Amino acid sequence: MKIGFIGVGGMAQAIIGGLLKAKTFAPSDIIVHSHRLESYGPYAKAHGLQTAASNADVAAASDLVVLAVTPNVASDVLQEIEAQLVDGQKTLISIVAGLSLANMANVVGENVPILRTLPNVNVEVGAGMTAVAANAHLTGDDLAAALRVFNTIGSTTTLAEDQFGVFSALAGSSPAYIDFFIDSLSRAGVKYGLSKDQATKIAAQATLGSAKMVLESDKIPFALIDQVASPGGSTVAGLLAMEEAGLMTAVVKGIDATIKRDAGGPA
Ligand SMILES: NC(=O)C1=CN([C@@H]2O[C@H](COP(=O)(O)OP(=O)(O)OC[C@H]3O[C@@H](n4cnc5c(N)ncnc54)[C@H](OP(=O)(O)O)[C@@H]3O)[C@@H](O)[C@H]2O)C=CC1
Ligand SMILES: O=C(O)[C@@H]1CCC=N1
Repeated sequence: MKIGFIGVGGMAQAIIGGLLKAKTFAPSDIIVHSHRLESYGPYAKAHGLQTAASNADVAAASDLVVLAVTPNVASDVLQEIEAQLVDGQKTLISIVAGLSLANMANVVGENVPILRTLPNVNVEVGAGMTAVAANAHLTGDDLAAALRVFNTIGSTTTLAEDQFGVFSALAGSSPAYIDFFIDSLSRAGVKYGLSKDQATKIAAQATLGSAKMVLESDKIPFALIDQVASPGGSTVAGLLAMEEAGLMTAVVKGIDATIKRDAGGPA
């Protein structure tokens, strides 16, 4: 089975990195092409991937065709590969935020099996969170093959398309927000004399462990907060100071802005 990537930017490289680490595909079964040879050529060489001379050549050589370009060029790129997809023998996988199954089918044809996905950057370390929605033509072994791509590099969840906007904010964009939180925690450590490197490792491990506790214990986050905040102790003092500065409101406002922009609102 061959997988081809059209667009080899940050997100495609995160997926490819995860797939190589998980050994889901051999490097020689991964084909790439993007806008500029100077951008995808050295990357392909460094990882032993195949290159194709055009977007259409990627589609011709692949069983799974991953659309990983920016949203503004997605429609033009789909037109370039329509002839390779129209007979319905290959599966189109899109990672493009905001691009619906119907819009893709309008360009490549109604019979093409399509998986709309929204992965997050954590696929690179096998800890991704990916939303998936398949069209009616993607079934059986073909659906399993497309889902396997994302199941081997993290968790997947099937989602109605009208929920992709909120998912994109909560899982697609949130690694940036969580990294912002980790950096803030680390900077506070630096304020009190820790080195940035040590403070970042401490903050990141505390974040990782807290996420594991939420996922693996049967407690909701508020119960875990209570478990940490000893009566009359330091944690409750910190929590109240953070809330006075509006932590929860700041997070929800950030998600509001993310969803608004994803839906086509102004930057
Ligand atoms: N970053 C993230 O965390 C996430 C991103 N996404 C989605 O992934 C997609 C890619 O995002 P991201 O990787 O961040 O963006 P990047 O800007 O890093 O990558 C965009 C890629 O598209 C390529 N490209 C542009 N025009 C063309 C074209 N005409 N033909 C072929 N390739 C082209 C670029 O090529 P070149 O470099 O050669 O110019 C580049 O490789 C977006 O649609 C985004 O919505 C989804 C979930 C998470
Ligand atoms: O910033 C973006 O537009 C994309 C969508 C989700 C994560 N990155």
